[in-house]
Amino acid sequence: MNILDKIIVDKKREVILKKSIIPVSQLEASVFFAKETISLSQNLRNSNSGIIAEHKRRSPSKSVINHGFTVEEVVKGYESAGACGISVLTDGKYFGGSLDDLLLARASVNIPLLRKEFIVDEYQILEAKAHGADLILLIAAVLTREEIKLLSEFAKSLGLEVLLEVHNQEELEKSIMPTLDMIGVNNRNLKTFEVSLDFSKQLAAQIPDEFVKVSESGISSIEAIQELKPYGYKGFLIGENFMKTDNAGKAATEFIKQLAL
Ligand SMILES: O=P(O)(O)OC[C@@H](O)[C@@H](O)c1c[nH]c2ccccc12
Repeated sequence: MNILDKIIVDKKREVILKKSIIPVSQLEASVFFAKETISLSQNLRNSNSGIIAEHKRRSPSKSVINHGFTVEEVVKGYESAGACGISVLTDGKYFGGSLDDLLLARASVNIPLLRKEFIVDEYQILEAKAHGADLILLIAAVLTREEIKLLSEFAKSLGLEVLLEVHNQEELEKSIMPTLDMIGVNNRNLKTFEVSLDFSKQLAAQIPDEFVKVSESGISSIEAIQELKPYGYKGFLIGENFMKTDNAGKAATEFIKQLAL
């Protein structure tokens, strides 16, 4: 079994357990259910930098270690750097994240927050909303077209935006539907961990214009972004490059400053 399949098996079990102890009514009682969400897709359309900065402690492909900084320090740093939005990894087992991280991020910043998670069930979308997320990620590699449709419709009904992640043409063709806001091409193959910006370049032309294009993973230089922009990318999701430094906010600040030059 590849790592992605393993993550999904674990995730489905986790969701069943969580459902059995925290009822939906408790999630719906969160103050964030009454709060309007903020649009990442609009921010990206209006931005020159397009940076979505990620809070990521570690990953199965690399034990990225965040140097003991708090979620608050990291996300406030990202916000003041001028990031368009922040992605918060909430998977515990493989990425060392949690829903608490999302909540702490929500309490610290006012820019759009993505719940970065392996979503397989509507319940996780309710959790995302209850912990202050503005948008969710759906990963085409682990969902059927029908699941993408139901989950994205559900997210939209809660006012959340949807970033759909693909890695190849087949996943893209299967997924295109009006309930998506942004389409992200993951430069990292989640099954083999191979990383190449060529994945973004190859798929760009097939993504219809009504979706904001996002390039995800393996972006570590200004040049990479300059290479990707002519393909129509408006968003750039960056984790490791910032989190591996001893000050993620400062690294993001310098990066975004250089981009503007
Ligand atoms: O740390 P990087 O290489 O900059 O990548 C960030 C982000 O794209 C990556 O964490 C990611 C993209 N899609 C995912 C799906 C699940 C978990 C993580 C991810």
